[in-house]
Amino acid sequence: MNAIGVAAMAENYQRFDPLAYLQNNYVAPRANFTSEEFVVPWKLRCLADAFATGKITGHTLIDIGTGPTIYQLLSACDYFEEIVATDFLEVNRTFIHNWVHNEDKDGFDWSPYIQHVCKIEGKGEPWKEKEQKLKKKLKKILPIDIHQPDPLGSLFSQPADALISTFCLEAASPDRPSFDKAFQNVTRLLKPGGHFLMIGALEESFYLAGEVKLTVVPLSEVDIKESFAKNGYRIHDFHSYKMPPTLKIGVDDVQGIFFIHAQKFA
Ligand SMILES: C[S@@+](CC[C@H](N)C(=O)[O-])C[C@H]1O[C@@H](n2cnc3c(N)ncnc32)[C@H](O)[C@@H]1O
Ligand SMILES: O=[N+]([O-])c1ccc2c(c1)CN[C@@H](CO)C2
Repeated sequence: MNAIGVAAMAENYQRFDPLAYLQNNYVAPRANFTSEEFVVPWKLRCLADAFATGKITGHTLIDIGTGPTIYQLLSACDYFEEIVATDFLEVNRTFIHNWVHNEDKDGFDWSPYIQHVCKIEGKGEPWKEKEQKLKKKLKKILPIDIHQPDPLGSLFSQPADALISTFCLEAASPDRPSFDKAFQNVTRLLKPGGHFLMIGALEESFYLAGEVKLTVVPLSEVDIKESFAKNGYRIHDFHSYKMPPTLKIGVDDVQGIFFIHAQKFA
C-alpha cells in the first residue's frame, strides 16, 4: 500500500464538505427526475432493477463509503433486515445519523429520491413508509478505512450477506495499486456467495467537495470488470452511462458512470 499517498488522501478528506458535495451532485441539473436520460434516475433504475430480481437478499447489507447520501439504500431496504452505513469521516456519519433520527435541521431533502424510487418500483408504496422503513433498518453507522486489511476493525466480525458501494474506492484511493488493495480488503467483508453492487466513476481524475479538490483513480470499464474478475467475483450485470455535456458542470471531470452487480464465488 502507498502509505504516503493514503495519508495524503486522508488529510485531504478532512476538508470534505458534505453539503457542498450534495449541492454538486444531488440537486439539479444532475438530479433531474423527469427522464432516465439524467444520471440520478439512471442510477436509481439500476439499483431498483437489481433488487427487483429478488436474488440479492439476506440479513445484513454493508454500504462501503456511504458518505452523506442515502439514495443508494432505498431499493435495498426491502431485502435486508439490517443495513450498515459506513464512512471514513465523522462529519458524514453524523450527517446520516441526523437524517435517521430526524435531527437534520440543516439536512438534505431526500424526498424527491424516495418518491422516484417508489414510483419506479411500482408497488404503490407510500414514500413516507419507505423512508421510515429505511430509517428503521439503518441500525449501524460505523467508521471504516478501506486501506486497512480489516476495514471495519473489530467492529464487525461475521461477513455480510451483501455489499454496496457508490463512488468510494476510486475516490478514496491515491493510485491504482491502492485501489486494487482496497478492493481486496472490502472483499473480506463479504461472505462467499454474497452479492456486491457497485456504482462508480469512469475516467474521472478529480472532484470538488467545497474548498477541497479530491483526486480520483481514473477507471475504464475494462479496469472495473478486471478488478471484480481477479478478486473472485462472477459478474451478473454491467451498465454504463455516458455523462452528457449538459451534466459536465465543472465539479469533476467524470466521463461516465458504471453500475456492476457481481457475486463472490462460494
Ligand atoms: C465521492 S464520496 C461517495 C459518497 C456516496 N457513497 C455517494 O454515492 O455519493 C466518497 C466517500 O468515500 C469516503 N472515504 C474517503 N476515504 C475513505 C477510506 N479510506 N475508507 C472508506 N471511505 C473513505 C469519503 O468520506 C466519502 O464519503
Ligand atoms: O453524476 N452523478 O450523479 C454523480 C454522483 C456522484 C459523483 C459523481 C457523479 C462524480 N464524482 C464522484 C466522486 O468521485 C461522485
